[in-house]
Amino acid sequence: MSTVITVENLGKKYLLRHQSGKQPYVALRDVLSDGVRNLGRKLLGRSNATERGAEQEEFWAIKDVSFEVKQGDRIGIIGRNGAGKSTLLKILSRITEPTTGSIRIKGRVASLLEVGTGFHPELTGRENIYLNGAILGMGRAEIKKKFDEIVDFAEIEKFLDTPVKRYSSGMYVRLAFAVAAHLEPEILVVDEVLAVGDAQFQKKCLGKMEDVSAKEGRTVLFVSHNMGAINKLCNDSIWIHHGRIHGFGNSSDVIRVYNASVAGETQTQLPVAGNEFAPLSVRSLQLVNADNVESVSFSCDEPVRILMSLEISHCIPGMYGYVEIFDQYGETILVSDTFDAGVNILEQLGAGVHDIELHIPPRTLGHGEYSLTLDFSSPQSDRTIRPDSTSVLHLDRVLRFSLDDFTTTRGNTRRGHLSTIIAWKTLVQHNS
Ligand SMILES: Nc1ncnc2c1ncn2[C@@H]1O[C@H](COP(=O)(O)OP(=O)(O)OP(=O)(O)O)[C@@H](O)[C@H]1O
Repeated sequence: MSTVITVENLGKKYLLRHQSGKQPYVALRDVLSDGVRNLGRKLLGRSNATERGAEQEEFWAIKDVSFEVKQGDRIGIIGRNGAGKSTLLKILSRITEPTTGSIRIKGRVASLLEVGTGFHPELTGRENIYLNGAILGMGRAEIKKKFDEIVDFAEIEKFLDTPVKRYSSGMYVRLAFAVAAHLEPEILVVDEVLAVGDAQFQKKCLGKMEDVSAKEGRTVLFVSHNMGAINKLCNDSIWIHHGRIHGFGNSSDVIRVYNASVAGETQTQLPVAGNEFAPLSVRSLQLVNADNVESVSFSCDEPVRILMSLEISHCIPGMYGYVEIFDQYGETILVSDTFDAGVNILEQLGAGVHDIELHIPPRTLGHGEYSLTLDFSSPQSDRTIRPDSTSVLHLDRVLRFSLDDFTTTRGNTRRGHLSTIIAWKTLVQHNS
């Protein structure tokens, strides 16, 4: 297959301004010390420019990035928050100019980046479809042929003649994805925005991306924090760490090493900052074993105990909590909520600090690496805290841990998501 994207020594530098506090007056002493500091920087060849009260610092969002992508490849781009993933996609989509290096792209690129880019807010959904097609260099007749498919996929028929500025973020993303995927670009670039849509729509989009690549030979670049989705969709993945490529290869290999590295950075006990407006805050959250010892690695034969200290300032009726446990590919393995005890235990707690234990019995989860998300939601939550959801506190993948199964089957580690030992019994012996 031919190379469709070539990136060489790409870098993007931003200038960050730090305000170093208000200066009520400028003393001669300050002028002299600034002068000496600036002279010292010039002599040392450092590029920080200092003004009174403000300082500029160079910051490389991505640096020395080089790679090639072949036609029909589906490439995942992974990395921690702020690693530089979106910056890379913006440069590839020609939204941002690189500071150094070059990119060569064969073919038209359609991108779905942050919500709010790509569409004209005053124009209707219908008008934006035509506008985007024209930007991609398609004729009116060509766009018309694709129009119904786009509308069907996005499921927004009723709102086609409404200006997109009135769309919810979910509707906006539906239309934006449908446009990008159906207008037959050679290269489709999709950032995390899909997470705005509901789970079913996300699944539909992943299926569509797979189709445009496998059936139509188009190239897909996909940024996501959902390792399950990346692993399913992308043959190869690029791991970006502090703006540089840290790994590039087969997706499941890159994801495995990335997850191991993230797990190494995560503490078992996490003091979680409270939001002063939130009805509750998590003071601490930790994993301990049967002996009350903090741990991130457990045997399948021991319980995994999740201990949290929860501070409730005021109860919202109907408020509940849940934990969700994911495997190393981001697939949900287990969800447990505060109704599991038969009643919603959260509603029975008054204001104050409460220590709570969640006990996962031995021989529940199988050998593997896991992460845990904690969420507290309320149907009547104050939408000013999180306007887009009913969640009043959401701690995404806040703890990571692993389980080892030392019982073996045929000399190998037992595979699978469960470590339950199943009873095998001979009931009757039939003599022939
Ligand atoms: N316009 C800008 N000016 C200054 N700094 C910026 C600008 N855009 C991005 N950055 C910084 O560049 C770094 C990389 O940002 P980028 O959005 O590319 O990261 P990311 O990997 O996509 O993160 P996330 O997963 O959180 O979306 C961050 O530290 C960010 O603060």
